[in-house]
Order: sequence, then structure tokens, then C-alpha cells
Amino acid sequence: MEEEKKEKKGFFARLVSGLTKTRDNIVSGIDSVFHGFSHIDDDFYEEIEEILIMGDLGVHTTEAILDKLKERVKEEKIKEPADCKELLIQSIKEQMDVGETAYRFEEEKSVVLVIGVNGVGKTTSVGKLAGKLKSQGKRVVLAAADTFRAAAGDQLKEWANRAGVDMIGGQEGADPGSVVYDAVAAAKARKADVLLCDTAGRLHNKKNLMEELRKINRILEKEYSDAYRETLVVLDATTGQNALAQARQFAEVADITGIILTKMDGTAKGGIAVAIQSELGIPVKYIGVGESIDDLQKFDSGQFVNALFDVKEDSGEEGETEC
Ligand SMILES: Nc1nc2c(ncn2[C@@H]2O[C@H](COP(=O)(O)OP(=O)(O)OP(=O)(O)O)[C@@H](O)[C@H]2O)c(=O)[nH]1
Repeated sequence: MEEEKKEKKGFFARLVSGLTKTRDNIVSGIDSVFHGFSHIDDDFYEEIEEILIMGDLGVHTTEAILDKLKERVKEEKIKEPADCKELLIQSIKEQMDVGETAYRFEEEKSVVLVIGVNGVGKTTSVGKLAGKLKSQGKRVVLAAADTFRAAAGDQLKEWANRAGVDMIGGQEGADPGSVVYDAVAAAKARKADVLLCDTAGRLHNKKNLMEELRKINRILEKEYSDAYRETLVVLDATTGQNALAQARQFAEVADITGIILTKMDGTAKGGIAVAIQSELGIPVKYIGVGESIDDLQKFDSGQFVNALFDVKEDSGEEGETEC
């Protein structure tokens, strides 16, 4: 129990330091609004709106947050700008609410498809996730089914070695479906708990992407129907609103069950996590906070917002995050 508390505290401290740039971008501005205005008026709300939009929360999400805030301020007859801070934090948390995030693939035999465009950190995230599952004592098999890019398989192989798991690959340009087919056979033979597939990422050709995913899904239905299926999209947080647009496009062609938001370390655009959950209703399941194998953390909206606004968490009871 003590260990668990310590771990949560450690996670929170790392989250706070990882979000320094995002926090500087949003919170220092907000604080000066709370303390710089003598009363609550349209200008006050406009300033908050501007800061949230600049912090990459997006126009729709920001409007929804402000509507909620205004309603509460009225209801609770708040007069002092400084007293709005807690209400704003509450409104952002509510706006991000997507219910409790499930990690079923950690509990039962599963296949996880990971998709994302080149360069977002897809291969790295698959490697980190493999390492995380392996450290939980799971038997993991990787499928290098993103056969489009030269050397992608080699890169994944390095991660497989680092994580200490098996990888099934194919030649460059090979049919991703056949790689998945072979990987399913290997997963069955090795009694794997989780089959992690590094799959397609070509958004510029939606028809092909859709076809490819459909084919993979058909194979999984036929050959591995008793495995729970999860589809995660990897997005690069440093691209801000572009990441949101990518998620939207992927959601049009696949049944997305979660998001991995990478490069949260050192970006000022971490507010995109709020926009993603609010506008798409898809949970951010993990965030990438560095380039090494341990730099993937489960995401918890409550803790994230607390970290952003420097709300202290000493009991460790706020979120369920473990890492
Ligand atoms: N700082 C930081 N860098 C990351 C993170 N995730 C990935 N990267 C880096 O981002 C770069 C791209 O990562 P890859 O995993 O190769 O990206 P990919 O999406 O697989 O791209 P392709 O291999 O080109 O398809 C690498 O230099 C990674 O080390 C993260 O969470 N934080």
C-alpha cells in the first residue's frame, strides 16, 4: 500500500515535470487573469478563452468549458475572479470525462493493433508497451505489420530485443495481412497473452488503409476470434491540433479504442489531450514522456489536470494511475 502510494506520488512528480512547458503555456497566463482582474466580466472570460485556445484545447472544447464555468459562477454567485480557479479546473475535468478507462488487454488474451502515421512514435510506443506488459509477467509477441517503410521492421526488432519479447516480421513491402497471419500462429504456439501489431499508417490513402485494416481484422476474426481486440492510435502531441485532425481521420476508418499521445515531455501543446477526449470521446490511454523503454505512462485525466494547474496530490487517491 505504502509502495503503491509512493509510486503514485512518483508518477505525479514526473507528470508535473514532464508538463512544464504545457503548464507554463496555460497556467501562468490563467493565474495572471485570476489575479489581474478585479471583477468577473466579458473581458475576464475572453482572456481565459484566449489562453485555453492558445494552449491547444481547441475552440469547441474551450467554448464548452467556458459555458460550464459561466453557469457555475452564476449558480454559486461567485464574485471574485480568484474564486473561479477551482471551478475552471472542475469544468476541464468534466469536459474530458470519458468514463473509466479500461485496459482489458492486460486482463485477458488480446490482440492490440497500433496505428499511426510515420514519425509520430508508433514503433517506439509499441516497444515501450511490449516492455511494460513483459514486466507485468505477460507473454508478448510483436508483429511488424507496417511493412511500408524501409527499416521499420529492423527498428521494431531492436525494441523486441530490448523488451525481451519475440517478433514476427516480413520482407519490406510484404502483405501486412500475411505478417499478421504468421504472428497469430506464433502467438498461439507460444500461448501469448498479448499480440501487439505495429500496423499501417498511411492516412493520405484512406481507401488503402481501410482495405488493409479490414483485411487484418478479417484474419483476426477467422484465426484468433477468442482474443479481445483493441485498436490504439498513436498521435504526436507536439503537432497540436493536427494530432486531433489525424485522430478524427483514423476514427473514420477504424474502431479506435484508445490513444497513445507521444512526446508529452517538452511540448507546450499538451492541452491537446483535453481536446482529444472532449471532442472525440476516445480515451488517451497512455502518454509518451521520453525515448526510453520506461517512458510510457498510463494516462489519468484527473491527475493530468491537477498537474497542469499545480494542484497538490499528496494522498495519491485522486487517480487510478499506476505505472
Ligand atoms: N521525446 C520523446 N520522443 C519520442 C517519444 N516517442 C517517440 N519519440 C521519438 O520520436 C521519433 C520517431 O519515433 P518512431 O517510433 O520511429 O516513430 P514511428 O511513428 O514509428 O515512425 P516511422 O518509424 O517513421 O514509421 C524517435 O526519435 C523516437 O525516439 C516520446 O514520448 N518522447
